[in-house]
Amino acid sequence: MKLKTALCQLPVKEDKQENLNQAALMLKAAAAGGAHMAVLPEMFNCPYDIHSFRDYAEIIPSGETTNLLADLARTHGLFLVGGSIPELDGELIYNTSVIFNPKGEIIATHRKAHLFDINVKNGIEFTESKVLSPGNTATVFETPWGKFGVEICYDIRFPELTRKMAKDGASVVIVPAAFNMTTGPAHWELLFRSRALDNQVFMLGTSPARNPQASYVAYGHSLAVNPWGQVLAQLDEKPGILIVDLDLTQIEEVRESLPILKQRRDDLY
Ligand SMILES: NC(=O)CCC(=O)C(=O)O
Repeated sequence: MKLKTALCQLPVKEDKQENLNQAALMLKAAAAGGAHMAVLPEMFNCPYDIHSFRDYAEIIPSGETTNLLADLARTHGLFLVGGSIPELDGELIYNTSVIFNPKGEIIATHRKAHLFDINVKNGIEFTESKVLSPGNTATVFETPWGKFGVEICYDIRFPELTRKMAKDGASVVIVPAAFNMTTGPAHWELLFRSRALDNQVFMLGTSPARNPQASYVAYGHSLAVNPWGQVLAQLDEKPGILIVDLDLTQIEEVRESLPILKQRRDDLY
């Protein structure tokens, strides 16, 4: 069974309307390229900056971004993993991904569960938890191609989350993300390949394009990795759409050749 996915690496600027217009253009192009499913990056309507999240936050599902994405999913007949946006819920803000079916209906939401609080000496310091609250669920949703998981950026560093999704039946794990120029070159591809290899799933990562003027410079390099741990395709840092065909029969092939998921010793660990 083949699934054509489109990973939309769009430039994210300060102007929210411009970001939404870019998303609309890329989704139109993704549909024209024959994609069944499209994925946007983390915080695609907002600069990735803790000082911006509250100003750009919207209520889900009634906010303008969610409404637009629902329209675009319906107009183009796409399954759509709507990257993530800052979600306002009462006084709290979450980093939330909304997932739509081709009728424009919401079929799942995921709130980033692991907040990006790091301090790499001479590299990068970022503290999402100053303004964001964490979600509390592992998110797996049904598609005509089987179960898919969604996690947001830093979530990928916690192997137990992807393992739980694989145990819950996910065959593809989608990661709207925005790595940076310190950890991106060091860990981006390694993390996607590791999660794919350990769980024998497809891993898809979508980043914003790199904007050297931004306070947080995204690494880019949106990519797709197969269950054998191979990178199927990867963008560079520039805006672009990565259209990739996933052959989902590969999952069974890999799991039959290397039955590691069945050979786990839960009695030991
Ligand atoms: N937006 C994020 O969660 C960034 C994660 C990241 O860059 C990492 O190294 O992890």
